[in-house]
Amino acid sequence: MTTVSAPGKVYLFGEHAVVYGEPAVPCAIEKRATVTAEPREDDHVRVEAADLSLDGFVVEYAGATTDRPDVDVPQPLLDAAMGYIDAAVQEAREAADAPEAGFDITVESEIPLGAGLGSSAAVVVAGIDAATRALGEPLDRRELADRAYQAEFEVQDGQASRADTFCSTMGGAVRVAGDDCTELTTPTLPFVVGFDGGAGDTGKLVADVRALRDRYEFAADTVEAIGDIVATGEELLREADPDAEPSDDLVSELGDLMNINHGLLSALGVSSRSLDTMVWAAREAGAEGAKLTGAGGGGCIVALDRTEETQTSLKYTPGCEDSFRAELATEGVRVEEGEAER
Ligand SMILES: Nc1ncnc2c1ncn2[C@@H]1O[C@H](COP(=O)(O)OP(=O)(O)OP(=O)(O)O)[C@@H](O)[C@H]1O
Ligand SMILES: C[C@@](O)(CCO)CC(=O)[O-]
Ligand SMILES: [Mg+2]
Repeated sequence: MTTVSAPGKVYLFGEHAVVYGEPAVPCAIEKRATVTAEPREDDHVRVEAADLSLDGFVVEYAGATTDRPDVDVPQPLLDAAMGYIDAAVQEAREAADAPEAGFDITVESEIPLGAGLGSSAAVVVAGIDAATRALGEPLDRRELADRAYQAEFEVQDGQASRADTFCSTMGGAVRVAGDDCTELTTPTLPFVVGFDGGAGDTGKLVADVRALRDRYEFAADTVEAIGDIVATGEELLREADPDAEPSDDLVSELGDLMNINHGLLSALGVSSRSLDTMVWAAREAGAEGAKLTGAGGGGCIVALDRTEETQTSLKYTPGCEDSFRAELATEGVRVEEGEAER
């Protein structure tokens, strides 16, 4: 039996634009998805996804993923339980050259689903790592990140970048532009997250932005402008001392860039009333900057604030269901139980 965890993430900036080759800087946060994989005698996959309904549920199905299991849960939930995990299992089988391998899989996650904190990437990264390890074929981190990206790409019908999966695998702050993925050093930034309790559909939101971008040149320019924001922010991070507290100037400038980034994402149609409300609540409480994070449509915002003000204000903001400080997860994918060698 092997248990592996992988972190979720917030975007300091660059989501959506990263899908078209612009750079993005996601940062891993200490909210993890944990996947346990135990090889089976047969080629079945049994998935226990405890977080997908109030009581969780269990599905078991034969090796061919086209066979739908006969269980009494709504189809969307079933698809949700199976989609990413299925893709992770397929990648693991392929990587280990074991097409018939069966598994008992358990998923537990602290990351809200579809909320912009990269739950899908964390589940896929932890899933592939747990399953390949369970087969005695651990992958190095670059290959793991690559396979996790392929899995997301497939499930999201081609609407995915390498950003979420690379960040979840490596931990810390990373820079992703097309196929170019690098780790960044960054001082510890004072992230605060607000969550509206809702979710967005990443595949659909990305497709909507793509349609706008294809239709209007100024929408394509907006995507490029997001890339310019990232390039400016990246430079600030590179100049900062990663071991020192971030200076007031740095936090303030990063905050300004986040504010502009949010405005442009909003222009591209991926914000929502509740995300905008939380962004304004954070700014009015004194946050240095605030923006939606991830695909948008609903879910989470991320703000920069060293004080407790933003978190307190979000707590009393109608439409905000939860707010918390998000610590940078310096460690990416991590073996919790089982052989840790890579
Ligand atoms: N704990 C979990 N158990 C099983 N599947 C999960 C779990 N968490 C996430 N998933 C899968 O990931 C899907 C959500 O992925 P999606 O990309 O839409 O959102 P996200 O990754 O949370 O946010 P974003 O991509 O915007 O950062 C869920 O519908 C489900 O299929
Ligand atoms: C919207 C998007 O840029 C981020 C989702 O967390 C999609 C992706 O990069 O795969
Ligand atoms: Mg996702």
